[in-house]
Amino acid sequence: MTTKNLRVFTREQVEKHSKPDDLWIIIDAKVYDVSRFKDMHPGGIAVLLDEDIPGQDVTEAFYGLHLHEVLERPQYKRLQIGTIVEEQPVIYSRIIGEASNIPYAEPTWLSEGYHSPYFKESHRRLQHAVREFIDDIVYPDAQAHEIDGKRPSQSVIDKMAELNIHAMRMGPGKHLKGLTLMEGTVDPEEFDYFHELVVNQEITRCGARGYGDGLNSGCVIGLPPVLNFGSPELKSKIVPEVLGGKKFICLAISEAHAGSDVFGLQTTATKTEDSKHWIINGHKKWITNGVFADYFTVGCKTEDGFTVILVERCEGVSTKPIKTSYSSTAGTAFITFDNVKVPVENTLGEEGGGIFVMLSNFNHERWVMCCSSARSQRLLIEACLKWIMQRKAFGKPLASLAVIRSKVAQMIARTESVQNWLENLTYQMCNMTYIEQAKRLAGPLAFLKMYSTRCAQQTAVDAVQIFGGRGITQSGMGRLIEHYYRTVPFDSLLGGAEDVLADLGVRQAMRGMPKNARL
Ligand code: HEM
Repeated sequence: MTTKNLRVFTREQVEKHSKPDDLWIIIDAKVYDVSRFKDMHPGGIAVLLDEDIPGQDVTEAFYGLHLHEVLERPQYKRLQIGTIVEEQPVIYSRIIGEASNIPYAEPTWLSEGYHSPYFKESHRRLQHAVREFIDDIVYPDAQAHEIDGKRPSQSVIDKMAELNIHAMRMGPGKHLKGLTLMEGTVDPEEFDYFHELVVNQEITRCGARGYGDGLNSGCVIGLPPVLNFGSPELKSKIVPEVLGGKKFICLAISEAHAGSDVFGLQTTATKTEDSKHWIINGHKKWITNGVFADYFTVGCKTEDGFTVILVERCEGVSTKPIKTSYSSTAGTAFITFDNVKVPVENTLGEEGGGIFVMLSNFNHERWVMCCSSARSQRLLIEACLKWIMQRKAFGKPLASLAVIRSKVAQMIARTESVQNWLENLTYQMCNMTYIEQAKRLAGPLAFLKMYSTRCAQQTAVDAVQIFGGRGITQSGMGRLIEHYYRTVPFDSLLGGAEDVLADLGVRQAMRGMPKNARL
């Protein structure tokens, strides 16, 4: 039914429709005729016939049991037959591009009345443009494919390429030169890590963890070694097609035998007799985007130690999906290299110098993960704040229970501290060369990643307690919480397990200790 067919009723008129075969209800000043729908109601008929429901305003009861988006679904929207005279609906769904007005649902710099030393006008312009694009184009695709497991739609990848979003996710640098970013919203010359943070955090708002990884995150971690260590010829071939969304790349480091321990890797690369090619043998496991990748940035054991080599999909390369606890939309793969012949020109960095290539890459990868982790924790805060205000238990809103408020307090404090530390380190990155970042920020970024993923896991546990059974149910009001609780360990493992990172940070600090330091 279109808006123009809607009629206007008084509350007294609605009250008269209170029989099983003539059953109207009011939700947020809108009148619904559920006479026929009651037989199909997923929550059953009986609840709709309870004495407080027929002909009544059921707004509070409805929002204690359903997401607002239920009323936006076409099959339910058409149940609306009118509105209440001289009353306006006040509850609305997310408006494309708009900031949330729920406290702490946005970082301080996006919250009205607050200030930031880091974010300038160009960051705000970019944030607004990217949010609009993500809400409008990416969010629906993310929600659909997180469930059906299909890879992100090529049309979305293409639109992101048109706006040069893939390029922006590589951070500032020469690869942006001459590009029009987000239809000219920000100049390539002024693009810095805070702009990249904005892009990363806006993508995370889709609230679909597997899809988020499926959405070219292989490029975010697999392309930088090509950009920073590839030959000019290699770059001119690979970079435009990957950033243009025509080809896909992934980072292939971890194996069944070794994950965080890169020196334990067993995939080998040996030179042919004429030294013109590498022959690669071995396998890689848990490789994000590997299922559909055209290029693989592969960590190999070589005569001189550890070397990173770019492999193009060819004879001898086979990939098969691994079923993990998030969606197969991420394209997580088990990869086998069986006598794969690769030109030596595909070596990234020095032969035997792979550890430097990897370490410098890890910093950016971990920082990206911190951006996402900080942002996703806010999604939970927003959901929990709404839930505790609208849900009643023991005859009063959940928010009236001190124990619930205490959990939310911890969530907010953790998220704010992660975001603030992240902004500080982002500022350091903006003021350091890539080499300086590799030297000075490996420790702090390792700590930040460890800290943010621990915070995220605690927040997930708390949110499940707050949502109860709905926090472990894949549909309905706790859908986001269930999804987050199930997928949050990914952040704590990818890019380095928490304990490994914590130890790395302390060892870096120990190396920096002055020789004459005594207590
Ligand atoms: C236009 C009116 C309504 C529509 C379109 C509607 C639709 C739905 C849908 C789609 C579900 C499945 C769960 C979900 O997707 O969230 C559901 C569940 C449910 N509904 Fe409704 N509903 C309406 C009104 C009501 C009313 C007035 C009540 C009574 C207070 C009610 C009680 C329930 C209950 C108890 C469940 C099961 C919830 C759960 O398992 O967590 N519904 N409804």
